[in-house]
Amino acid sequence: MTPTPTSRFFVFKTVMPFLMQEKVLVMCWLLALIGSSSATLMIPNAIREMIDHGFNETNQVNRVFLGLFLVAIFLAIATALRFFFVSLLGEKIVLSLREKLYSHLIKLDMTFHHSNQSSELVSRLAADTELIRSVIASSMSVALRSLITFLGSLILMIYTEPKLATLTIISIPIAVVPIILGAKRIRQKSKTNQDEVAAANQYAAQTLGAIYTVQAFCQENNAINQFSAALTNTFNAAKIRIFSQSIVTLLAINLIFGAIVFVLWLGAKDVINGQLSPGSLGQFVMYSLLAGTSVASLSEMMNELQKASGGMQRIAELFSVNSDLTSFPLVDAKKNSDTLAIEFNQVSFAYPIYPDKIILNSIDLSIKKGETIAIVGQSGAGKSSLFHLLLRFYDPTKGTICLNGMDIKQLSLTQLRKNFAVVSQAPDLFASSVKDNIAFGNPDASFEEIVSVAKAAEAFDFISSLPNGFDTQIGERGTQLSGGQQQRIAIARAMLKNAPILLLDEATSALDAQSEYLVQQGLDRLMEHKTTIIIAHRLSTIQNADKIIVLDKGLIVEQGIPKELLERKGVYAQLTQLQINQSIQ
Ligand SMILES: Nc1ncnc2c1ncn2[C@@H]1O[C@H](COP(=O)(O)OP(=O)(O)OP(=O)(O)O)[C@@H](O)[C@H]1O
Repeated sequence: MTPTPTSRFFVFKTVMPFLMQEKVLVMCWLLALIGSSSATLMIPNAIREMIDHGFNETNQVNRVFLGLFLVAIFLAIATALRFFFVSLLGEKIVLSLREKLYSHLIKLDMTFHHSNQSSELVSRLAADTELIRSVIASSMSVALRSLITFLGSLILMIYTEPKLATLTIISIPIAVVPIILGAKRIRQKSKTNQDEVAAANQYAAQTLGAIYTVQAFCQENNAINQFSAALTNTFNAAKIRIFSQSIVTLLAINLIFGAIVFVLWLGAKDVINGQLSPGSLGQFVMYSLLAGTSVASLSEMMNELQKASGGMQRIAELFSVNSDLTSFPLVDAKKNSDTLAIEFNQVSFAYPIYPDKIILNSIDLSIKKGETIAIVGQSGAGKSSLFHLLLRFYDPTKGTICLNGMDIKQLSLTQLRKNFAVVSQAPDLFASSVKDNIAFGNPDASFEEIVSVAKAAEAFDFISSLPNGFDTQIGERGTQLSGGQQQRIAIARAMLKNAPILLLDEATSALDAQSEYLVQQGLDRLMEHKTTIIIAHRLSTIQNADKIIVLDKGLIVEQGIPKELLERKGVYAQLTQLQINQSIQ
């Protein structure tokens, strides 16, 4: 169960499993921490020696000052080690937190990804995890150090001057009250602040990602204004948080130091009366200063931790999301069909965010191994949604889908998806080299295999003419290539996957007549022993299909071979006629 973010120790709870993974570093850090705190606590003792005996005779002076110097050296070494170990710890934990969060996010289903913007997820992955680094390397470290110094000073104060210590102890808790009252308010403000930061980042990522459209529509100034407004919101949220934090710090330090000054005033009177040596008062002053500053920085660090708890809450929210797509173990492997590749049995579907809008309605469909099936229909008929169900990005609301005779829910997502090679309407290319983009279909492929599929997809010639051939960087989403070139890379990538079933979504729509013909030949070769489903708008490209399925508003309204469908003079014939008319105009 996710710990409730209202808990004061929420950050510790969430960070704890990651700390446990780094036991050695944690131990080294704690040892260095104990060392540096002990050295700090030794200094007041050395100061008392210095005041009471350090000015009497040369031998004493040498001994006292040598002692003080050794303590300082020890303090320096322990502090440097503490900084080293805790900083390294922070880096390591953020690394594994980011790794874990990314692995979690990339496996979440489409329902999650369609309702969460990628830029916001990136912000969480970057900014919120960064917050954790500063919590560990700074806030948590200072908080623990302050706690140890505070407790040590308190014990030594009681040991050295019980009367003055008792008065101090009574007054210190007064400082804790504003900390507790302020902490809750700061936690709420901090969450608002983090949300505003994410919203601003999201807006920037979105507009920079769509720079072509923004500039083509002359919307730069509008974008700047909106981003400025988002930044102002971020600033206002931060202002309120900083103000609350300042007030809490002001009250805490004032109260604690007010109490200490009062106690010291009483101590000074004892020195005048000869009941206390000046060195002992000096030592007590230092202990109380150490205790005071420790409480002050503890209060500040608790505020910091509350702030981080806002970021942690957002990360924990992400970790608590689970995919709805559960698989059931294979029950009867013998059911594997030799002839049937894909079967839809009375499949109905609505996207989870619009459960009442039926997208596919009672679909019955059988596709034999090696067959080529074309799906046609008006825009929005549900063609791509069929692919989504096949790849199990979503589950049908009713009915079952079988692959090789087996319900796809009995396969793991990897087992299922390795059967398909997909070329989508808008290919997702990455800002890397041509070679890497093709190899995405099979990262183990050799360069020769990459070249071979590039040739088959009619991409080899244009790749060879690029400045660095297969090593040419193609820009974000492949924007340095033409639409047709992007599609040929995507086709080559799908070929390289060499999966038994091809899902082609308008694969050749952006190619000119010449390269469409060539790619079609490449695809025909690739499709020879494969089952293929093509979503096609251009009906001229699917004349050789074994079967055409006509979808209309989520229903199969016609199916058969192209010739039969034309003779039937139904929806398919109308679509064909429409396209012929359009091409004549
Ligand atoms: N992720 C989604 N969430 C909610 N509704 C969606 C989603 N994707 C598609 N739809 C809706 O489902 C319906 C069918 O869309 P689909 O993409 O399957 O149609 P299509 O036949 O492939 O259209 P096109 O030829 O224009 O690509 C549309 O009304 C669309 O608005």
